[in-house]
Amino acid sequence: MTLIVQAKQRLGAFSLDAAFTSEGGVTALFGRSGSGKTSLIRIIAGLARPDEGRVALDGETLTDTAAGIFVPKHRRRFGYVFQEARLFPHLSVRANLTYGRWFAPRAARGESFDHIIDLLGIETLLERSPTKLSGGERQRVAIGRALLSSPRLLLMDEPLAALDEARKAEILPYLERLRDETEIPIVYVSHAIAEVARLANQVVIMDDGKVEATGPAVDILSHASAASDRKEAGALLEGTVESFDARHRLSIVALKSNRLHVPGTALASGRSVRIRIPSRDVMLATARPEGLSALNILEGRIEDMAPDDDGTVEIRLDCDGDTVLSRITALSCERLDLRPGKTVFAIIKTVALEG
Ligand SMILES: Nc1ncnc2c1ncn2[C@@H]1O[C@H](COP(=O)(O)OP(=O)(O)OP(=O)(O)O)[C@@H](O)[C@H]1O
Repeated sequence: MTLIVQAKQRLGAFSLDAAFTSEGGVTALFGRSGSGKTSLIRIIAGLARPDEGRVALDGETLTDTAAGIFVPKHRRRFGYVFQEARLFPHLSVRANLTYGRWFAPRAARGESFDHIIDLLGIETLLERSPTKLSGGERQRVAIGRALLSSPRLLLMDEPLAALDEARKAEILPYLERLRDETEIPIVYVSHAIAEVARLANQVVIMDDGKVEATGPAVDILSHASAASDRKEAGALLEGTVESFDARHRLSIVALKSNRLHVPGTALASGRSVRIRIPSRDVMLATARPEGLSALNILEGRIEDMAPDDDGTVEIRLDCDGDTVLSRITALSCERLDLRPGKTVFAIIKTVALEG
């Protein structure tokens, strides 16, 4: 699967000029409010025509302003999931789901009804009215409806933004299953870094209508500038669960060269996980500390130091192939005489498992 997107569009005072290519999986369009994510997804969907640009999926041109091509939205066979589930209140969940099927060409009906119901865990909701569902349940039904139209591409615009944290946590595993168990490529708009860190294979960072950076999620999200909110900045690492220490409720996760102790639920050995280490939760020491409660202390070399105007410095460490970010004060930097190339020890206070 290859999706090519190039678009220029003027919208009042705002100007969009963005391009990216996706090779499948989940591609997240990530950026602060007003950066142009929705405008770009609308162009991909065929809901808007760019002033100049091209959209092509697997060699089929859907929009090409130079060649005068514009395939209308309903002929693109894309599924669309919005922030608010737009279900028909007078129809049952089942009828809402099968409604999506009407748009699927018979030959293209790939995923079976039963498989999708199972994938999204909505079997027990089928005879209910959408008005009697929670926000998370409604959104799962909306995703099911989009999937049943056998989309070639699923476009999701902030599908979790209207939900509270508990509902988000409830729905995220279903989105992961969607990513892992179907072949449908997904373009996913979000401004929540935790969501993107958990789901995305590829990230396109948008800022003021432009693509600021694009690449594999693990590379892109480990740059401080990826976080629109500094509090959220941190490194994203991929690892494999080695074992679970039941007595202390800790998973041992192997990274490229290091091992981390991750508190929380039991995870199956061999499972791939993503781990996020917020940079504000990483302290640095110039000698290996002893007598500390922190379980995770990694040795690394300072690769880069980026001072900010608020008196803090974002420091990037290479811990034998595993990248860790730390944000400390400029004063601490001076006192420890930190500079690129120096060996330090990163004391990691929290390690969050992203699933
Ligand atoms: N039809 C329009 N006319 C004029 N300005 C527009 C129009 N549509 C969008 N804009 C402006 O374009 C900018 C980008 O909007 P867009 O909705 O694409 O951003 P976004 O990144 O999706 O933001 P959010 O996360 O808040 O949804 C905003 O400044 C918006 O006000």
